Amino acid sequence: MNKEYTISVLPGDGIGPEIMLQAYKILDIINKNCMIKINIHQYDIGGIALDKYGTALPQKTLDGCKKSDAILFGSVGGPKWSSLPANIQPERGGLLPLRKFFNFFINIRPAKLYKILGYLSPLKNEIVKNGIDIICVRELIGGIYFGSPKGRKKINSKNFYAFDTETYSTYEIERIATIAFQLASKRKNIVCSIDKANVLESSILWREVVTHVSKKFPNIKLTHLYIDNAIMQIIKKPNTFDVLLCSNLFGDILSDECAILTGSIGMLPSASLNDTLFGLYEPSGGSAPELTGKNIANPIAQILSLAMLFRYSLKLNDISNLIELAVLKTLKDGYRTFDITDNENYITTDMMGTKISKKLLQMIRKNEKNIISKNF
Ligand SMILES: NC(=O)c1ccc[n+]([C@@H]2O[C@H](COP(=O)([O-])OP(=O)(O)OC[C@H]3O[C@@H](n4cnc5c(N)ncnc54)[C@H](O)[C@@H]3O)[C@@H](O)[C@H]2O)c1
Ligand SMILES: CC(C)[C@H](C(=O)O)[C@@H](O)C(=O)O
Ligand SMILES: [Mg+2]
Repeated sequence: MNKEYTISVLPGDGIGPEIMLQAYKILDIINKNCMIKINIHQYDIGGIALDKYGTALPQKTLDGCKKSDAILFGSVGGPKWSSLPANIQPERGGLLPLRKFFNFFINIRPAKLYKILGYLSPLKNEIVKNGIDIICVRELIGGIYFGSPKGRKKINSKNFYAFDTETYSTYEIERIATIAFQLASKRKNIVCSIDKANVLESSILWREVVTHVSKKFPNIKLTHLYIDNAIMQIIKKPNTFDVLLCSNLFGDILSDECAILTGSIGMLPSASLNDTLFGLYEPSGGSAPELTGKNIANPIAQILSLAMLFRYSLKLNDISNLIELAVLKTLKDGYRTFDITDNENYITTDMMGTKISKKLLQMIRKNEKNIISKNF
């Protein structure tokens, strides 16, 4: 009998639903051709959920996610909801509590630029001629995003002060550092930990704990950089980096920087995991309001996020590899969305999804025996 899995799909707002349709095409090909059955349940999250139910994270969505093997997420937020009270907006009322609820403290954001696609990068060819392969390991449920106190106080009729708190415990740093070292040990054995230990107490603890954890991984070369310098060095010498280990805020910023080095944020997937490797998979970018409804957004980050879902949560590495290869081959064939080309010959979101899914189908047909034997 075919093995069955259940995934919760949360398209969300803005370009979310448009790019999610392209991931559905991939799921359809897999369901029809790979001797597995993926049951798909779609739920509302973010602004669309606020409009329908008055909350960005409805109980039904949470209950559905609890029953699934993994979550595939689009994006949330947009101008329609940005003047609502901050704590009920799609981001703070939907995405962040979802991450916290499932204890998704690990966020993995790979930024990979293949050698042959070097021209997609805004960096000079001599810098990227050997490609780029960096993984950003971001702590996702601590730091200034969740620290208390957080709020605003009135000083007088004209003046307020607002405050957020960056907090990290030894335990929180240890667990994310361990993940970064484990990941590096399967790659180039290099970890660069990013902090602001020349100013922030939380960063001083961060650096101490990361250094302590590194003793358990004698083969890994550990360096520390201050965030301001790290931003420069990554642009200057991306190939000297392997795994970046960051707090929640620094990881948010650095992952967007790494994304653009590989061409566009529309190409950068991400995995948010807990210690059981249950995960939420989403593009690193957002709801891109200015692209919404135009059928031009790049669906590749969404499709590669699905590939990560197959790898980490369903443990179906062959399918994951095939999806990644289908994306690469489609790019090699010259197909581009508007964000990764400087000429007018770009294809729509919908066409890019169709091209990648057709490529996947061709590859599955060629590799049929392999896929079946390796996975089952
Ligand atoms: N995970 C999420 O749901 C998530 C992540 C980031 C931002 N957001 C939200 O999205 C909204 C817009 O935020 P923003 O403008 O700062 O960030 P954004 O990531 O939506 O857009 C930043 C830039 O990247 C481009 N871009 C993003 N995705 C693209 C794609 N698939 N193809 C081509 N270009 C793409 C946009 O056009 C824009 O120029 C905000 O409400 C923000 O909070 C949500
Ligand atoms: C939408 C926002 C809350 C989110 C974050 O800051 O984590 C986004 O920017 C991301 O990178 O996933
Ligand atoms: Mg971000």
